[in-house]
Amino acid sequence: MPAPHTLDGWYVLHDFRAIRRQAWKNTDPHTAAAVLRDFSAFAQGEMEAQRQRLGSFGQFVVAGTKADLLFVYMRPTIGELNDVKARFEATRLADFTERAYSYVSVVELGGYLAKPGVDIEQDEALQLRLKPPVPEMRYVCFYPMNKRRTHPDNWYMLDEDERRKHLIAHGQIGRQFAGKVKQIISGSVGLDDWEWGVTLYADDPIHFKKLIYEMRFDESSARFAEFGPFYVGEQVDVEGLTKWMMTLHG
Ligand code: VOV
Repeated sequence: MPAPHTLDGWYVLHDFRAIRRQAWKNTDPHTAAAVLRDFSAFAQGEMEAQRQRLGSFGQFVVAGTKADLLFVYMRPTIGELNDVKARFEATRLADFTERAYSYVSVVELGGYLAKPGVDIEQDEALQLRLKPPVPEMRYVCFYPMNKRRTHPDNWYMLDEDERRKHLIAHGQIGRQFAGKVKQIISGSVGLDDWEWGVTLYADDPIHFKKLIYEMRFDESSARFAEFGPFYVGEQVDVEGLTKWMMTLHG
């Protein structure tokens, strides 16, 4: 059976960090402020790169205790993602963090519902979906997932029409959340431990729960999906991150 055609856009790094609390609290307030000023310069550089459409950037305070901060970066190549990683590691703030989790993937659009005869390079809407800026929505939800490969629910043994039928039903549920939840699906077969990264954005996090719960009852999730850990966070600007870090500093 041939693999479905996919369109692949920018590479994505989800970088989850935990703050080294004791080290951070032990810094004097002047040093802490200087560390955050230095980091703001890095974040502003990333935001400028997003404005210039060279990549994407988002920073989030993570809810719960799996991590404290999430940085989402997108770039046209893995090499450029590695450069961003090195620049983050060069900041003074990085010394006060530990790695909590990371995920490498590439923005993916499936070919199941593609219109024939579209010139991908010229189609602006398609280009924006393949190289998306981080949406200006307040909350993020990230989780990795697989499609099941165990008999009788082996997604990869279904014929194409059946997979298309499932994804049409899946898309119909998704569309009920138009304007409330924006999804960026990134493929990670061969890149990371799961097959896709799902990154959802919303202004009200209850819509994550409602959408995902709704999808659980749809066959494409109920029969065929397996999920990794879920992370939820609140998007912050430079001031928001500084304020949160200073609250943590005490
Ligand atoms: C915000 C809502 C939303 C909307 C509108 C939406 C629509 C669509 C459409 C139309 C298509 C098919 C594209 C193609 O292939 O042409 C997809 C495809 C996909 N989706 Fe989706 N999805 C959403 C949301 C959405 C969620 C919440 C999840 C997680 C699943 C869950 O249970 O937690 C998800 C997963 C995926 C995946 C893994 C794929 C790729 C499957 C493959 O095998 O390739 N997705 N998705």
